[in-house]
Amino acid sequence: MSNGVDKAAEGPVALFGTSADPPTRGHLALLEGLVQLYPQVATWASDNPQKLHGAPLEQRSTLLGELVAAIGDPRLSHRQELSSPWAITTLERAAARWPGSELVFVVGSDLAAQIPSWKQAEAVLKACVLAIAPRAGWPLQPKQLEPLTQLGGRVVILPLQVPATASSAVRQTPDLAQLPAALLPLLLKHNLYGLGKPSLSQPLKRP
Ligand SMILES: Nc1ncnc2c1ncn2[C@@H]1O[C@H](COP(=O)(O)OP(=O)(O)OP(=O)(O)O)[C@@H](O)[C@H]1O
Ligand SMILES: O=C(O)c1ccc[n+]([C@@H]2O[C@H](COP(=O)([O-])O)[C@@H](O)[C@H]2O)c1
Repeated sequence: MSNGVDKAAEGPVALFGTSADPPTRGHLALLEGLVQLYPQVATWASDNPQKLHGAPLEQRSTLLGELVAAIGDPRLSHRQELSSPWAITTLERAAARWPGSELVFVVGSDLAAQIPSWKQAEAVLKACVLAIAPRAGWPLQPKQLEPLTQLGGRVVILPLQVPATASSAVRQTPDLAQLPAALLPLLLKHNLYGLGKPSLSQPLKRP
């Protein structure tokens, strides 16, 4: 790397943004699956203008970075400098970093219907290939793809199986089963997302 510009990547660069609030086993499976499909995968934690987040961005970025380190695949990198609430800004930064490379913007199928209402949706869809990962409970309807292709989108459906986790479910009810094992020490140490504290519903036993 020099001057913040990477050599033209061999093949496409997959871009996966997440609120990471907290990262779940679903995010883990997505990242592990993406490195099998693409020669380079970049991920970052971002704020979402339509969501209230449970932890500050810096903390969510640290958790995602820990997950990337635990996966330990040279094809995967934590690129926090791509973070923006807006996909168009991320894509502009990615185009400057990997000039000439095809950019593949990855989302779960729950987001397919909302993309036409994203900031500069048409420019977003022209700047990337949109890769949609199936999400349990969000079957892709052909009707959802029509507005995307009408706006010039090139859409691929990823052959990935992702566990049915959701960050909001973890925020509602602390659930170790939804969390990557590699994050547990950090989550417990810092009492994040209700982990590491005695549960109010399970009072400590008296001696
Ligand atoms: N279990 C999953 N299966 C498939 N895609 C997922 C899964 N979890 C998250 N994603 C996708 O990962 C991206 C980042 O999602 P995000 O970080 O908002 O997680 P989330 O679980 O949807 O969060 P929340 O429950 O707070 O809305 C989105 O494109 C989303 O569709
Ligand atoms: O550009 C937009 O208008 C827009 C609105 C909502 C979400 N996004 C992008 O969608 C990705 C996933 O967001 P999230 O909050 O569901 O984790 C992330 O890269 C966001 O930047 C983008």
